[in-house]
Amino acid sequence: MSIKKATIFTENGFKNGTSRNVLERCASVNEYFDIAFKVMLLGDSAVGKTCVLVRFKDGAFLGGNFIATVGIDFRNKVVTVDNTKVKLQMWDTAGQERFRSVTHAYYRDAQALLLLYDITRKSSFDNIRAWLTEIYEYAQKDVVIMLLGNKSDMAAERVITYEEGQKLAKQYGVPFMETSAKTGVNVELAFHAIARELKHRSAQQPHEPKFKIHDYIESQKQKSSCCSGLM
Ligand SMILES: Nc1nc2c(ncn2[C@@H]2O[C@H](COP(=O)(O)OP(=O)(O)OP(=O)(O)O)[C@@H](O)[C@H]2O)c(=O)[nH]1
Repeated sequence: MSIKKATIFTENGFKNGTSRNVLERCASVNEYFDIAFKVMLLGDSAVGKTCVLVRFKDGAFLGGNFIATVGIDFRNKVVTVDNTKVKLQMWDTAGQERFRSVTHAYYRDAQALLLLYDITRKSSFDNIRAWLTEIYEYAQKDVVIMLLGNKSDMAAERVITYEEGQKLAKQYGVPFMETSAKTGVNVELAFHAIARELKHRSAQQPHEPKFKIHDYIESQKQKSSCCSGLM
């Protein structure tokens, strides 16, 4: 297996393997924003974490040979939620077991976690419970968690039904959707729903009704099947 990245960060900066690519990304981070949040992508190796992130950030699909992430990598994107510029700093973690101790150190800084499985690989779905156990151990208590069944374009190879994903998400009380990094289905929606939830939490006034992420996702899913764009 070839290696995708060798970038490992510490809270104080770069630890090793700092590439030019990463420095360039840091330099372009200075886009104006009002508030910023950290979002981590988790899940078994090859479920599509990097591809989902690249689809959201650049609108492209990384097809071809699979190259595993080493350690942790990040990308930024500023999205607008009700006239507020929300910067999402998105951490792409390595799914391989041998990097687990590296990624654990970053959980506590994340305000949201996107937990992915591959709808064509049962083991990646079965491991979701173990991922959630790790999350409860290492992440902040009030972290926003969203379950994503990725590769929804691969209908012929599907082994996990939509209903199974939905049932598991319900058991843990987390929002759920199926995504495809290849076609882009629901990728924007996943990140926008997270941004909206985090923004509402940070600016919540006592008299204001609570933002309901489940309801938002359901309403936008329906809208996106008939119209384009998110609000
Ligand atoms: N058909 C299809 N293939 C996908 C999709 N998402 C990812 N892939 C493919 O799945 C493989 C793994 O994708 P990655 O994004 O590198 O997986 P990862 O979860 O980041 O893997 P690690 O870095 O090892 O944790 C690649 O060959 C991708 O092209 C998708 O939505 N549809």
